[in-house]
Amino acid sequence: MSDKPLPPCSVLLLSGGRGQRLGGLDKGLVEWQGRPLIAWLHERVRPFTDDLIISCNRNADRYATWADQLVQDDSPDYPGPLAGIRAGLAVARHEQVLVLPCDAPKVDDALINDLLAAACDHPVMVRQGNFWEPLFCVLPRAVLPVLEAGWQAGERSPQRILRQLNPVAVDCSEGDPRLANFNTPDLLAHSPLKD
Ligand SMILES: Nc1nc2c(ncn2[C@@H]2O[C@H](COP(=O)(O)OP(=O)(O)OP(=O)(O)O)[C@@H](O)[C@H]2O)c(=O)[nH]1
Ligand SMILES: [Mg+2]
Repeated sequence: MSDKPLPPCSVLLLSGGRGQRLGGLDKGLVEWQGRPLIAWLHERVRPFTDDLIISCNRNADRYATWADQLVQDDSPDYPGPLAGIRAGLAVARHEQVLVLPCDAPKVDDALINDLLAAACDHPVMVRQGNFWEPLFCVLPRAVLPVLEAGWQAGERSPQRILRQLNPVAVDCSEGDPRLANFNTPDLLAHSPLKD
């Protein structure tokens, strides 16, 4: 972990989505180890920010306790995580925005530190082997026009669009437990608090 002071940041927790593998449930509100997933993420990131943004595509009021700002997708369908990233960057109060998925409660302080310590005028993204993880990243707000232009041109993949912006990698080993995301009831039920 670096001793460098971390930049002030906004944090964007992505909590929309179809949740098909969870039987259509609202992902952030599903419980793991007795608490909603979003509560775990909130607790983890709260010390890093005074601007905690939650992106969802329905039931915004049910997320209010955990958010400084709420953004709801402007489409009733499920436009995907890039929609949430655009909406979150548009309201972020800080220049750097840490983006995390709401279903990854094992993210730890060390990983958040590594991401924020690398913040610059390019995206910073977790990389596992050759695979870039677009939803564990720090984005400068200044990339928003690029995301908007891509969106208007029909781009929907955060990974594809962020890869074009010469991202900086934070390397994690393949299978790093901190990146585990719980997409199914089975994972929720059987993932222990400590690995
Ligand atoms: N705002 C917003 N976030 C989304 C959307 N789709 C996915 N996400 C978020 O992006 C992250 C990765 O999505 P997945 O874990 O694949 O979620 P999902 O698409 O609901 O899951 P499945 O339907 O089971 O594939 C999660 O944190 C989701 O909450 C969306 O349409 N809008
Ligand atoms: Mg997931």
